[in-house]
Amino acid sequence: MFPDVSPPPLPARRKSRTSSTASSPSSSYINITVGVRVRPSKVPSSLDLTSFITPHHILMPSTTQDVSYATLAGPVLRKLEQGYSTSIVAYGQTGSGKTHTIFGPPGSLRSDTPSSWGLMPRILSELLSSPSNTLSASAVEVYQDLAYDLLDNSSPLTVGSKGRNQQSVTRNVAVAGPLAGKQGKSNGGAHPAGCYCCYCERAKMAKQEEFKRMMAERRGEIPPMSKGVDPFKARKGGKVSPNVDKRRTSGGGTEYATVGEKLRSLRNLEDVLDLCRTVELSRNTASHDLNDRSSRSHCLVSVHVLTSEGGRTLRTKCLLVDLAGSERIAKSKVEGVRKSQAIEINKSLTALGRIIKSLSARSRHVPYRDSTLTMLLKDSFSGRASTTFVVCVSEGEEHDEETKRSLEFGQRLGGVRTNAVASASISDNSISGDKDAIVRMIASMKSELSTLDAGGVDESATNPAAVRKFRSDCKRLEGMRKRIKHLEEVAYKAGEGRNASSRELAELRDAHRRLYEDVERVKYAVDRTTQRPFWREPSAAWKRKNEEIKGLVGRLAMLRA
Ligand SMILES: Nc1ncnc2c1ncn2[C@@H]1O[C@H](COP(=O)(O)OP(=O)(O)OP(=O)(O)O)[C@@H](O)[C@H]1O
Repeated sequence: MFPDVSPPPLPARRKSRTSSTASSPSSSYINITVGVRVRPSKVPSSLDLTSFITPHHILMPSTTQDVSYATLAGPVLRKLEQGYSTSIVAYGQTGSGKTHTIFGPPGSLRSDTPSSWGLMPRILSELLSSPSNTLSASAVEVYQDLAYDLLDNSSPLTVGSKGRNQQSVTRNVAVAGPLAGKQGKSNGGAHPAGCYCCYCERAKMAKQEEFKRMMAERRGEIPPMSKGVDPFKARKGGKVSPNVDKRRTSGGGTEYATVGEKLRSLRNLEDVLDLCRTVELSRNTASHDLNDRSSRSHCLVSVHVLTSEGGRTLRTKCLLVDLAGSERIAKSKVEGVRKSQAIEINKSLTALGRIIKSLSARSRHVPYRDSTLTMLLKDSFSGRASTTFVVCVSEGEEHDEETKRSLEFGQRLGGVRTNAVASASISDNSISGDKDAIVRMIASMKSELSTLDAGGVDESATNPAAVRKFRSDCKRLEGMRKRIKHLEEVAYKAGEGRNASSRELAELRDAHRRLYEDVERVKYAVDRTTQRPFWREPSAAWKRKNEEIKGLVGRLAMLRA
């Protein structure tokens, strides 16, 4: 049986978040905190938890969401108050309760069911309850080792060398018929070498664009790129830095790291619940033998907290991660697409396991770049964060094998130390000075942007009727997206949870997918009569400038909200 360990009470919140310690950065090596949460089952297990691990917290099957929050989130909120960036990561076998712990049970993200909420809505509403805090959040999904922005209609993001090119290949290219199984150099090896299809042409153009940019950078004609093509290759003192676009605060500390995803500001409880629902609904889910609403992707929500008190300002970040669950395919009995999803999930979790192994063995090389997930989690391990892992296990005897593995993983985690550094707080004067400077900078960058090549439909490349049709298709696509979002919300509020899919919703999703594929195909098609591509990608300079503007606008929104 599992031992009964009663959780500690929720630590008292400090009165002031901007303390003297917060105004000067302090650093300390701290171990990753490991909590184990046991999901109830009809057939209890005979496994003894303590023989594997000495976790900091054990949450028994009878533990309520209130107690889980008090135990796991209390220390995290205290660390945030002290100026540390924090991470909470839920890990475990499929169906063991990770989503339940982070978000809550299906259909619970409503204002009238606060007792069922998971850690995320509770932490966010707790942070919002302080009038000196300003919050904004972003959400990234890692699906099949590629990143998508959950707050921007799942648009593709570039992380390391894994980016838009691969995403377009994965999503749009179905290699069938005579091409099936053939390996070539074009299009990531999906098509034979020398293929002239629109996807291969597009991949070639992207490569040429990248080569031109690299040469211009070497000649010193443009500044080194910090983001867009490979943000991990931004150079620092001659070494390749694996850090994602790190923005600097006026105080000199790192503000936050992003991969270009959208930031949404959170002003009230409705915004918080809307964010949680959007993230939960937009994720890839599927049903299998072990969980009828299994998450097929990893989800990372970053919450940026700006605290202004007594003329000082402090910036911190809280990262909440709901990992996809590891699964034995023989047990979940998945096939086809779900099987390949499971293989990818297991691969990325294996990469995470390698990171933990290297860190606990204090190896000099830690293979963060092995997967998108590990690149995005780098700051939680080697960065300046204080990290908590919730290892979720299922109590049933049939899960003993997976439970043992999860607990062994937790044991290794317990030996990993991070170098947590508290952010320096900065005075409000410098922030307001920043605001004006940022507004001026945005205006001048926008006028520069208008002089650069923004790409888009090349009207001279094809006939006006085709351009009109393309534009109306894009408009229809946008309308469909809005309608899908609305129907998902309605179904969710009706309490049907993430699986809710009315007939209209299913048909609409299908029509949306087909139209999206059509639009993408037309975009990159070469017009037969003019032999010119229909769509021109924006120039590398335009993309870079646009990303910089987006970053500044997000920063300004945080300062103003
Ligand atoms: N501690 C708990 N108490 C009650 N029900 C729970 C608990 N943990 C999980 N459940 C329920 O078990 C089911 C599966 O949980 P959940 O979807 O959170 O698993 P998961 O680990 O996220 O799975 P996957 O990795 O496949 O997404 C849900 O219906 C959830 O509400």
